[in-house]
Amino acid sequence: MSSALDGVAGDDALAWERLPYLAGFGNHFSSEAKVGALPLGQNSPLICPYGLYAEQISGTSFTSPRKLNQRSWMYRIKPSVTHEPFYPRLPGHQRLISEFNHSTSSATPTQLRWKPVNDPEIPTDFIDGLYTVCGAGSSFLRHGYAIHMYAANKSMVDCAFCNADGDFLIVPQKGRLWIKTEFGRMQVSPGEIVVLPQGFRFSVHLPDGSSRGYVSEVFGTHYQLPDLGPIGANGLASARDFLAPAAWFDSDAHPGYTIVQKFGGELFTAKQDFSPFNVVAWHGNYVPYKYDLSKFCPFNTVLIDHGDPSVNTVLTAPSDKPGVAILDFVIFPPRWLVAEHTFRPPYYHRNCMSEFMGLIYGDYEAKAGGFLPGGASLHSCMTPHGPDTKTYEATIARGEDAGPSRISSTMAFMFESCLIPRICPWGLDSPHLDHDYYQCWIGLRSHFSSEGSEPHD
Ligand SMILES: O=C(O)Cc1cc(O)ccc1O
Ligand SMILES: [Fe+2]
Repeated sequence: MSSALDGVAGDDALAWERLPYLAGFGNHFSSEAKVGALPLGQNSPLICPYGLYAEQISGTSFTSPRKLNQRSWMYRIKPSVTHEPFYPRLPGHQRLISEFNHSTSSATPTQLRWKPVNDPEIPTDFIDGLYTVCGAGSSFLRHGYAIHMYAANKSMVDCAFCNADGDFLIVPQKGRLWIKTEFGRMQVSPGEIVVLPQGFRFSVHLPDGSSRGYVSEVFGTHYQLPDLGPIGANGLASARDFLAPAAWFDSDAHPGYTIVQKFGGELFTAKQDFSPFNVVAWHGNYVPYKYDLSKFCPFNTVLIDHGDPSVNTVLTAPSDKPGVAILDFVIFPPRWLVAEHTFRPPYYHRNCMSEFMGLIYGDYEAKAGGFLPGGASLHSCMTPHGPDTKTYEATIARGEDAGPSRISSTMAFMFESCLIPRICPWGLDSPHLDHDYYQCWIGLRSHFSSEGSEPHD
């Protein structure tokens, strides 16, 4: 082990609570778990310090413009290539999809809502606990996204996952994740998110047992901080609150270590006799990172009308069209509502973008019931939606004189995409699908009066 804090068995809670991190977003970081392990002045010396192997991981093409280019260098005990061949993982895992077409998934404009899933009945690790709900495009064509959810109760042991298809953004809803990566370790609790970019190997330990959450995956693009436009130079998610791991390594023998590689949505395994977490030092700007959503600095209405939710964008994975995202990650955090003579909840709307929502804790401001922590909803391109009847009626009943009110103890989020999602079998066949979802709006009555005097009785 690299230090007394290692606790590689994965159960040393204090060590995981007190892990060191490197702060910043998009930085060119350097980190060494042994002083002098990073070569000086070059990336690939003939002999690296401590006899380490140099290995690059590229997250963008070699020739991507400098401002977009992402790559890192690792100095490791053995290079990643030291493994037996990849074979399809058996038994096959049918629940992950990364090509969205007629044979894998269905189209529907219906408003969809899912109840939270129960804990798995059999021991299930993070990999086996993942299932795809919806998505669009193709990992092979490097364009699109997938939305997965997970429910797991078992830690990964001597096994690492590697997603060759895209970047994972994980939103834990229940249970902490202790994640080993090639760049170091991260504790990620509900209320935090973690991004594991394409190609990084990682292993998930579940210190709290039963765990569940949401995962968005983007193909051919990476998450970045949104422009702030007229907001100015500060606000929303601040670069300094993003945390990358500090170098840490495992030099123990691990006969029978398994790498599970997701490639085109299918899973392959390869055996090796060492841990992939054998990187003694690294540098670069292609890194895993986490972010605590409570650090978000929201901007909102201070006089009239409900602003568009884009004002609460934490991260965006852009398409090639300016202002159009393959996937935005947007949150609805605690905040004050102060607008005057305004319908304060989200407006009724239809959107050319598609909106997948999840709830980490609390209640969502547009739904008085039915949208539960751990549940999800999907309102696709141009599908009408908005506050349910109870929320509408309660808002109107409060009247014009509603003073400042605080939305507290809640954290909902949205994955919003310009690409229309197709729904995977789990999403439509699931017993968790709420077939009565549409009922939440059916009670909205007409208050129309041709006299034009009293809009509501
Ligand atoms: O539909 C939703 O609940 C998400 C949403 C929230 C909001 O405040 C404004 C628009 C919007 O789509
Ligand atoms: Fe919406």
